[in-house]
Parts: sequence; C-alpha cells; structure tokens
Amino acid sequence: MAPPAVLSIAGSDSGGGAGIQADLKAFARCGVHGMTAIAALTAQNTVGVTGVHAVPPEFIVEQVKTINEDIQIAAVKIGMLGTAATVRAVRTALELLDPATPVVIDPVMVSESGSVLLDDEARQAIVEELLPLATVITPNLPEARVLAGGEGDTAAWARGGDPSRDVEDLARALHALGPEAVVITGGHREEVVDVYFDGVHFHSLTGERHPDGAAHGSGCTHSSALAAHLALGFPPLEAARHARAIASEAVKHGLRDLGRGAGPVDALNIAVRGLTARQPGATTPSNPPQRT
Ligand SMILES: Nc1ncnc2c1ncn2[C@@H]1O[C@H](COP(=O)(O)OP(=O)(O)OP(=O)(O)O)[C@@H](O)[C@H]1O
Ligand SMILES: Cc1ncc(CO)c(N)n1
Repeated sequence: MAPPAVLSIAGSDSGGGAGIQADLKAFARCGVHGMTAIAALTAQNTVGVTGVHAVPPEFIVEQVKTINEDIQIAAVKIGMLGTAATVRAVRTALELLDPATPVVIDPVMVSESGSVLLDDEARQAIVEELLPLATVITPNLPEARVLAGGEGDTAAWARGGDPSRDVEDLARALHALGPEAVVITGGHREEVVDVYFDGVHFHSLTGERHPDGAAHGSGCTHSSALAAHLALGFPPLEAARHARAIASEAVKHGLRDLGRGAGPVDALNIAVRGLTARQPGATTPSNPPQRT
C-alpha cells in the first residue's frame, strides 16, 4: 500500500536549508510521500535572502488542482507565502480539497538570517483567509506576538513583538482566530518548550535543547513533521510531540559548517550517513545506475 501523500505549499530556499527543501526532507524522515506546490522562490543561502520571486497566483492553484485530480492528499502544510495575492490563491486552492484534510499552517515571517518573508497585507490576509481553516498553526514566539496583534508590522518580529504577553495568553488569542489547535514553538526561548493549546487544555512539549546545533529550517521541519503525523493518523497533540522530537533531532544533527551563516537542520542525518557510506568495506550498489 502506498504511504500517505502530504502536500507542502511553501517557498523554495535555494540554499536547501528551509522551505520546500526542508519540508521534503522532513516528509522523507517521517515515511510519507512529499508533494509540493511552490508558492514563492527565494534566492537564499545561509547568510541571507537576496531576492524573492512570487509565483503567479493561478499557477499556485494549478499545482494543487493537478495533484488533487490524481493523488489523495492526506494532509497539507503551508509555509512561506510572501504576498496577499499568494495567500488568496492558497485559500482558493484549499477550497478544492476535501474539507476533512488536515491543514498545518506555519506563518513564516522572517528567515533565521533576519530577512522579512511576509508583507504586512499578507499577514492580515493569513489571519482572515487561512487561520480559520487550520487544524494546527505553528508560529514561533515572535510570530505569535505579531499575529496576536501586539505589534502592527512584520518588521516588529525583529524587535520580538510585545514581550509583556505570556505564551499562554498569546496561545488563547491565536486560538480565537480560528485554528483547532495552536503550537507556539520554543526555539526562541531559554528553555526550548513548545506550548500546545487546543482551546481547553495547555500542554508543555519539552525535550532537550541543542545549543550547538544548527537551526535554519527548524520551523519548516517541525510543521512538516506535524502534518506528516496527522496524515499517518496521529491525533494533533501526539503529532506535535513527534514534530518537536524530530525538529530537535534535526537541529542536533544540523550542518553547522555548511556556509558562513546559520547552518541548516539535517532531518535525515545526511552527514553521518555519508560518512558511513565512505567507510572501507561499506557495501556499494552491485548494479550502479548507468548514465545514458
Ligand atoms: N536549539 C534547539 N534545541 C532543540 N530543539 C529546538 C532548538 N531550536 C528549535 N527547536 C525545535 O524546533 C522546532 C521549531 O522551533 P523554532 O521556534 O526554532 O521555529 P522557527 O523559529 O519557526 O524556525 P525557523 O528557523 O525555521 O524560522 C520546535 O519544535 C523547537 O522546539
Ligand atoms: C523559503 C523559506 N521558507 C521558510 C523560511 C524560514 O526559515 C526560509 N528562510 N525560507
């Protein structure tokens, strides 16, 4: 039987650390088939983002429509969108799907390197058009502060929003915007604790902190792993626990030395697997693929 197929609607990170590229690695890590509708292109490396190129809204819808005509979409993860026109296209695309499809929204605003990835009109459009359709939303703490209305613009992210609101207060405010559950991720806190709120109960999702890891793409990995676990049939709280553990492990194995800036997470532990393959005596494929 084919594994569940999970769709990421998100931006491309040309450096391979975050965005669609991280999502596909997280899907593979979780044992689901990954599919993509690319919503924006970034020219990006570990140091920063030098350019963003929007995808025509009709083509975002077409990517989702074409997948949906052929393959059963078991869950959707939504990442970087960039503009309000893109947000509206994603809303149109979601309306094509079975309404029971779980939707995880990672409201990406700023890259690890500090570049703004969402304009202010788009932030408002996410609140109005997408959050009410979400099964789970996964803002980090500064994104939660901005979405909950403590600050007027996305650039406020860099200032950390309004620090006077505690995490539970923020989770309540975000839940009131319509998602079934809220996970405020903890990568930006002293203790890396993800806070889960389903409208009734709070849960603290704890685990080790890896201060020496590499965290570019941790949020993308987390939201994709969460969507994958919903597709695999886990209830949202359990899916959030697995997602925290997988993101944390990906940070621990992160490729610190890859570039000059914030190194990417490594959900597949590629570095170690590469070393293993280069060990003397390691098995080589008996039938290597032929170049044609
Ligand atoms: N240093 C760390 N050690 C362990 N787990 C971590 C660490 N940093 C982040 N995580 C985990 O990674 C997940 C993503 O959290 P984070 O708050 O870093 O997202 P983000 O800021 O959106 O990420 P991104 O860098 O992609 O923008 C969470 O489950 C968080 O607990
Ligand atoms: C494309 C893309 N999506 C998300 C993030 C957030 O890490 C990023 N830096 N780039």
